[in-house]
Amino acid sequence: MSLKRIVVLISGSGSNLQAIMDAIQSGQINGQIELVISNKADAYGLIRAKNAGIATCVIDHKAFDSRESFDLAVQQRIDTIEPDLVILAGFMRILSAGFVRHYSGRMLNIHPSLLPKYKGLHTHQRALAAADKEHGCTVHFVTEELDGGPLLVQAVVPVKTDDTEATLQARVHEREHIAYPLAVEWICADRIRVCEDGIYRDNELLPTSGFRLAYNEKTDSGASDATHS
Ligand SMILES: Nc1nc2c(c(=O)[nH]1)N[C@@H](CN(C=O)c1ccc(C(=O)N[C@@H](CCC(=O)O)C(=O)O)cc1)CN2
Ligand SMILES: NCC(=O)N[C@@H]1O[C@H](COP(=O)([O-])[O-])[C@@H](O)[C@H]1O
Repeated sequence: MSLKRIVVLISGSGSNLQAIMDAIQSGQINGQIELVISNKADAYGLIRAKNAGIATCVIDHKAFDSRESFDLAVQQRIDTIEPDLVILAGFMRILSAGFVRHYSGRMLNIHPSLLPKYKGLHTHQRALAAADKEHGCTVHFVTEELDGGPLLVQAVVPVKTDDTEATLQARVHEREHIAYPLAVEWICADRIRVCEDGIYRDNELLPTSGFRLAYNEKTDSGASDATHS
């Protein structure tokens, strides 16, 4: 099976980018990151990519007079790569309808909550404020509706009584670094199909909440809870 061509969009630290890079390096993911694009020039994820010899590009959204013109510039750069998969990894811009349609069915995002709870921003703060007993992250296909696309993988973490936003975020982050590579592994192995009635992994219809990883559960690919800070 030929390597899938991957483009990753970031805005910040890039720990999820690093987790996917590491999973490619270990042979878990049958893919190759061809380009990393950031809308922030100071994103540490750019350093991670450069250290790994991956091409990078900064497209500053503030340099454009509309969301659509920024999105078109990003799309035109992505399409020079002809990717099989576009991965949002901490990319902090809402994407316009045209951009999302252009990559329909081949664009993923990781969101720091158990969707459909807490779409948008400040998810850990909201979970703590609600005194939730559990929280987590979700890997989903990107659609025009913000954080509303089909759910592929969810990882659950407990919320502890003495949790702060930082401790909860760190616990979720660790599970993101398991969940995202797992989702990308399955897509790059052509095991995932998005159909009218839901998402199939092989011939198994996944729950509408996606494949659920319990806390500290090892993945079926045997990946450990490696950290990718
Ligand atoms: N059309 C879509 N665009 C994006 C999706 C999506 O599902 N559909 N996922 C987001 C990722 N995301 C949460 O997971 C998210 C990112 C950014 C924002 C947001 O409010 N951004 C503001 C700017 C915030 C900032 O610059 O700090 C904005 O774009 O005006 C909400 C949710 C990626 N895009
Ligand atoms: N709404 C989007 C959002 O908040 N995404 C979150 O940004 C962080 C990026 O971390 P990273 O840059 O270290 O991968 C991740 O925790 C991801 O869930």
